[in-house]
Amino acid sequence: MALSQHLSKSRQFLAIARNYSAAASLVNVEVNDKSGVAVVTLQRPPVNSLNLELLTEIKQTLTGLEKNKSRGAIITSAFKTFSAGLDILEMYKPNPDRAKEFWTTLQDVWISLYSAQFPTVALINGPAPAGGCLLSLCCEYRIMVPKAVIGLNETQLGIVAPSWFAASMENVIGKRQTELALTTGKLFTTDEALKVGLIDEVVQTKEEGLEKAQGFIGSFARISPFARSLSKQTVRGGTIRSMVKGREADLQLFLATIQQDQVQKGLGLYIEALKKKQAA
Ligand SMILES: CCCCCCCC/C=C\C=C\CC(=O)SCCNC(=O)CCNC(=O)[C@H](O)C(C)(C)COP(=O)(O)OP(=O)(O)OC[C@H]1O[C@@H](n2cnc3c(N)ncnc32)[C@H](O)[C@@H]1OP(=O)(O)O
Repeated sequence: MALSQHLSKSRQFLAIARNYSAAASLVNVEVNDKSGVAVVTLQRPPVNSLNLELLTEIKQTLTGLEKNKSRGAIITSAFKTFSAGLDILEMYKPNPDRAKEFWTTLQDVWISLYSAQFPTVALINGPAPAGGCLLSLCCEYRIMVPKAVIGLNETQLGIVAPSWFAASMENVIGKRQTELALTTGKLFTTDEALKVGLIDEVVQTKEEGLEKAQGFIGSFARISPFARSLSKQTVRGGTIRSMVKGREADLQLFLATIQQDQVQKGLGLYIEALKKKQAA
């Protein structure tokens, strides 16, 4: 499709996305007029913790971008935190039906983002623990600001990162570093993350990050989108197939895990600690 035609379609999507954002407003989508790249900004205050509603909007946004053959997407945050990960309140004293929908939607978001045909960049403009890190690991390129942290810190909450969380990290930094990171629940500083390859670039500001992200996506301008996306599928296909095959068992494991007394106690203490931190 010619770029002018494509941009006209993108503008139509932008109009739809703007209307949608106005109605629901947890995700804002802006399509760059020149490049056709969408900037997807998460905006659930205060820390973009991923609850059912935010995950649902992310899922709908990704579906819209895929349908409109997006040129690329940059995922970032409207706040000083990229994402605080899964909303702990979705797992603490959960309603079983909602918990089921919550986890299924998280799985859907992972599948859509991990297998997106268009190029994806995470512009990590603040802390990205656990589910926040997972979101960025689904992208093809990660750009981060200084003085932030990123990692799968689930063990610090007394829970275990599911196998597809671990695989997402392993595919980026390798088995050895993933094992060390997961067993300790490590949150990497920006410098540590760069050193281990968990992120690709450090920028001083979000604006600089947006430019770099556009540059990364622009680097595919002369590559056939078909060849690009099939190559991505070749590399990621095994991880995706294994997640999809195991998703029902994974859901049951999640539901059983969060019902355990010990896990509930741990989550309760963690929530208390977060609240005390704010009061201090
Ligand atoms: C063998 C396989 C087994 C498989 C079993 C499956 C089981 C796996 C299950 C779950 C996996 C979960 C993954 C997750 O993502 S869990 C979430 C982990 N997240 C964190 O640990 C981050 C916690 N938050 C922070 O560290 C900070 O908030 C930070 C993001 C650094 C931002 O700091 P700051 O700007 O100082 O903001 P505050 O800490 O003051 O927080 C502001 C308010 O937001 C609330 N908050 C923060 N994080 C969360 C969260 N994740 N969920 C819900 N609420 C959160 C915080 O309590 C403050 O609230 P309030 O204003 O009411 O006091």
